[in-house]
Parts: sequence; C-alpha cells; structure tokens
Amino acid sequence: MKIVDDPGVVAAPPATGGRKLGEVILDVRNISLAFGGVKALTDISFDVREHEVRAIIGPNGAGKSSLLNCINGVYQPQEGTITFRGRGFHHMKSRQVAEMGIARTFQNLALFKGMSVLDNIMTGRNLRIRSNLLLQALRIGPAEREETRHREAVERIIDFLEIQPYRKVPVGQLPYGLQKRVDLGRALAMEPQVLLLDEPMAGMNLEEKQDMCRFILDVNDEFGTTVVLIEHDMGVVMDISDRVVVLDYGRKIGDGVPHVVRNDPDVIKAYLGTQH
Ligand SMILES: Nc1ncnc2c1ncn2[C@@H]1O[C@H](COP(=O)(O)OP(=O)(O)OP(=O)(O)O)[C@@H](O)[C@H]1O
Repeated sequence: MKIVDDPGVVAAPPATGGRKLGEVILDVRNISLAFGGVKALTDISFDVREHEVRAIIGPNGAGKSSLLNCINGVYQPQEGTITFRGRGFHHMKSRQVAEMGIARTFQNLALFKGMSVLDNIMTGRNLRIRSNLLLQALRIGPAEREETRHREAVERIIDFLEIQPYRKVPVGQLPYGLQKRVDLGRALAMEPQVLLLDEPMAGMNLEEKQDMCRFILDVNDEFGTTVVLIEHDMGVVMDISDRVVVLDYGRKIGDGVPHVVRNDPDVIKAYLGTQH
C-alpha cells in the first residue's frame, strides 16, 4: 500500500485558485469500524484543514459513507479518535455533533417531501431555536422575535441558493437537482463550520452538477465553511477539491492533492480504472 501523503502540499496554491487553508479543524486518527464480521473501516487517519474542500473517493462499498457517519456521530467506531478543533467527541450523538458545528447532507435525500422549500430549510434552524415550545406555539415575546430572526436567516439562504421561485413549493414536486440544493440549504441553515456532503452531485445532469459545484465553492468562499465531500465524478473532484482521500475495502490507499492522487498507480488500479 502506498500512501500519497505530502504534508507540504497544503502550503502550495490549491487547484481551486489560491484558497488559504488554516489549521487542522478535524482530525481523524486510526478509526476502525466493523459491523459484526464486516470491516467497514480499518485504521483510517486523515485531517481536514480549516477552509479546505476535502474529497473522499473510492469504489462502491469502500467505506466512504461509514466514515462520514463516524464523523457526525451516526456510527461509533470501535477504535480511534476524532477531534474537532482539538476537542475529542467520542460517543457524541448526531445532534451534539451538529450543535458543535458539523452539519451533514445524505446520499438519499432526507427532506420532508410534502413540506415547502422554506419549511424544509427552516428545520435546519431547529438546533438554534432557544425559546420554549409554549412560547413558540403562542408566537409571543422573545419567541416571536426569535422566529423572525430564523425566517430572515432562511430567506438569506434561499436567495443565496437562487431558489426564491420555489419557496412555497412542496419539495417533492421539484426536480431532483433542486431537491439536492434544498438539502444543502437545510444543512447551511445550521450555520456549520464543517459541512459533510454525501454525494451532493449524484443523479444530476451536467448543468445541475455545474450549479452545485458553484454553490459549494461559494459556500466555502463566502462563509468560510470547510467542506468534506464524497463524490464519484472524478472531474468534479479534480476541479473543486484541495486534497483527496482515497478508500478501498475500508482502508486508506491514497491521500494528497488531486493531481498526485490521480496519478498514483494504486489509486488508478483500485478506483480510476474501474467504472462507477
Ligand atoms: N449499517 C450497516 N450494517 C452492516 N454493514 C454495513 C452498514 N453500513 C455499511 N456497511 C458495510 O460497510 C461497508 C462500507 O459501506 P459504505 O456504505 O460505507 O461504503 P461506500 O463507500 O459509502 O459505498 P457507496 O459508494 O456504494 O455508497 C460495505 O461492505 C457495507 O456493506
């Protein structure tokens, strides 16, 4: 196994046009995860730097989603540690991880299809609602002011993602590409420091993919949000990511800047040479 890990690479100008990367914000060390006899992840280590776009690639079943699930508390790895800004978060529930500043989108959309775009994105604000349920229901005093603040934040996200015409439309009636955009909006509503995106471009046509790439880079740029994404489209990975982790059969087989990873023989053999 050859690890293409060059710690100096982040100092070099990234492919995406001179993004300045900060300190390590997320550090995954020696993570192993098994489901009964199935080893989903074996001894995985990698870090994510502040403001980075970090891609995770690998063939089907390589362990990519399991890795995101470990980071956001859906799965508890049997071994290893994960730290966020130097703070370990073993045995934290997904909600606590989200409150800490790590939001997630899912491979299969987790939206409420019968609810409007606006209300779906509003669900992302739940973490930030402070007033009690009774005040919220009565919409009085601080609860009313708070709701106004949340609605304004949601409207800003709707403008940012250019989905104003669909604000009141039930999400289930929108084309798939727009539903993915709403899903991104719901995650953004949590005001995350790190955004985990599980195949944000899956099932999209070329134009939808270009739009989604632009939005991801804009989020990264304008809000300074660090992005970790799983993606199968190699063109997208090469274009937008600063560094790439490559998994195969639950092990890390590559880690580095896109052009180095792309030319690594082990990666080519495991992933790039096969159809996905
Ligand atoms: N909840 C689970 N129970 C049992 N096995 C699981 C579970 N989740 C994942 N696995 C297994 O762990 C391994 C890694 O799966 P995972 O979904 O993380 O891969 P992936 O790289 O995201 O695949 P894909 O690209 O197909 O989404 C597979 O062998 C899978 O069958």
